[in-house]
Amino acid sequence: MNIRVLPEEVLLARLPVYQYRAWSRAWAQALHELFHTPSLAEGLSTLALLTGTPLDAVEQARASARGLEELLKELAPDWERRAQDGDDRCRISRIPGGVVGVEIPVDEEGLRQWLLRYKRRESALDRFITEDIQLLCQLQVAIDHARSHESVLITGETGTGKGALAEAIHVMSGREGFSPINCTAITASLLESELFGHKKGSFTGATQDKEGLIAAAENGTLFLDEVGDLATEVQPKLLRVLREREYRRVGETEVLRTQARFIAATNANLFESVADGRFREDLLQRLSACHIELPPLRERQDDIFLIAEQVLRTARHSGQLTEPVRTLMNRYEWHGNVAELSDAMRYAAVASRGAPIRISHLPDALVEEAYPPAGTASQILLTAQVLDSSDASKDYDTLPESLDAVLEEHLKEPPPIANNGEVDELVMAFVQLAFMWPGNPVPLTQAALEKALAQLRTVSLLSELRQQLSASHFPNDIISTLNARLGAELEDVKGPPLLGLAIQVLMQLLGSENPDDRSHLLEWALKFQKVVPMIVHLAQALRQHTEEPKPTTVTAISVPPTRPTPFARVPGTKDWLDPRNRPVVEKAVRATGGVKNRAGKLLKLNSASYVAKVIRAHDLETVCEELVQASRAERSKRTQPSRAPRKGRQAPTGVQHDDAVKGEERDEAKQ
Ligand SMILES: Nc1ncnc2c1ncn2[C@@H]1O[C@H](COP(=O)(O)OP(=O)(O)OP(=O)(O)O)[C@@H](O)[C@H]1O
Repeated sequence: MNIRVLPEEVLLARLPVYQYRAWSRAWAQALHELFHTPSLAEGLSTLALLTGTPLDAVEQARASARGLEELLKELAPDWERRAQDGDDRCRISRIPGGVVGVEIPVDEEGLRQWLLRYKRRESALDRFITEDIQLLCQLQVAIDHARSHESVLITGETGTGKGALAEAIHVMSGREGFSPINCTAITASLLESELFGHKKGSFTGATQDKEGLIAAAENGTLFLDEVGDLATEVQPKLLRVLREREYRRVGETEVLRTQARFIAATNANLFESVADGRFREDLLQRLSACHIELPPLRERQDDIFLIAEQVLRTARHSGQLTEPVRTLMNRYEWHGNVAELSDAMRYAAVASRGAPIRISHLPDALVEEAYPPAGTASQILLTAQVLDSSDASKDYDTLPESLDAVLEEHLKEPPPIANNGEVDELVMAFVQLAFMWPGNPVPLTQAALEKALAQLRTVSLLSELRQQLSASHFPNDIISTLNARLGAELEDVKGPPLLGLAIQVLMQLLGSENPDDRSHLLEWALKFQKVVPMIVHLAQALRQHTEEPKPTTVTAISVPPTRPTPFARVPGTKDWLDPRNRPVVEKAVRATGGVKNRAGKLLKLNSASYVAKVIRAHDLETVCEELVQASRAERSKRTQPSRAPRKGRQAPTGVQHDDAVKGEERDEAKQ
């Protein structure tokens, strides 16, 4: 088999341009090390990395090869075998003339590793935390051009590190002084005088001769920040400096020469500015002898966490982020890039006081943008994401807190479900919630569904989903995929996980028309003491705002037109779960000294489900029952001959209303 060194156009077809550039740089270096310098080991490992070939195979091939041609011939059979085995890094190609050859494999991960190694050699770049191949490729360009004399243009959104990179390039260049100037901050005439200097008396206020920054940076670097805002009057003068290395101080005729190195940065699109006539094309060309484009943070998802954890550690925090925070950080756009991320993490480090970072520790603006408090659907989604947090569902004590933070922030005033559009949105939210797909809405394609289903392990959820996804909303192939998956799941029942149950309960509470169904589900749900009560709480909150009869046209979820069954209908729990019995229940809980603190804390949260949770967790059912019975007896004794129960204010059977409880408390106080 013949081998082929990849011609440029082949590489370009296989790699994006920026990677192609880095690959050929690495390849050239590897060959140099293999055949021209004594650093054989480096060359061998680079070749192994770039081609995804085991190091020992490369070593063996190199041992018997005298040149590149021979080395590649030795390696070709191995690459050919890989190509036949379906390794898509290796390809067999037909060369015109009927010759068949094997191309050099291109291993992107290997290239990334090489770039990381390359970056680590430059301590000036240590402050750049990244494992992103796109940024690493840009840093490689910076390293390679740092020691040259040519101008560098760094572009990228605000906060991507343009200023930091300019400084790093200066350090790597070994030049003397670094003189930065922000071209936006000052007027054209002042900028001119700052850059070129001026002669005493050349304008009002020029009380003495002044040397400009260009002169100061004679053996150093002049950094023109925000160069896109450079005043048009100054542009031709700067062009002259770059082109002819000549300039004149303001108010002077003598021509001065300079050897300063220029680095410019901007977050503006200079090509657009050229088209609009705001920036000179020839100046842009001169400035961008070497152009480095820094990618925005949202395109470097892995870097978000690397940087966040580093910033947190610097702020003496463990660097731990809860899953909901990770989800939020992934879906947030980070318009201010690394600078914004660093600020947010420093804030969170203080707010969390050393605890793992939760959503409530992040700056408000960030949370609001990531989760706009829009409609019910987005609230459910948010809750889904919180529930998706593995650490939350494991930790009994912290779960209510994390959910509560979310509920507090987003359920203060849950908007009613007002129209069909919102109901549809809600169904969509259910789908996403069920898929536990963090981040942005999932386009429900067959492929997406299958990928999502691969993450699901819940029979009950799947079955519920199948019900919810009526054929009118989703294409048949999606429904049949779901059915097939359900069948497969049913064969492998291991007990549905809590989350699935919770979601099902929520769906049922909102969707079922049959009150018995709801009671049954509630009872079932209440067996789970960690997640479910919170879901019930959420469902309750939502329910309170869906009391109005729904328009008959609503088909996506049939919202029951009547008032929902109260909690108290749940057999065995009705008395102590009824919110009107709260005072009695609270009393019962407080009466048990051992649980005072925790119960007190939970009770403050003002939710029947919390109370239920406390009661269950501490086996207080009997105490509660007794108290309820006692107060019921007391009440009937008091009301019997003289007072008939007032209409409309009577609690369900066996339930005591506030007046009676208050009366009871007053009696106690008197005694
Ligand atoms: N990859 C990175 N890893 C760690 N810190 C980074 C990274 N990129 C940038 N930073 C840090 O982010 C901060 C902002 O960077 P810098 O001020 O250089 O951005 P900029 O693009 O010049 O912003 P602006 O356009 O607003 O001037 C700096 O503290 C810098 O060290």
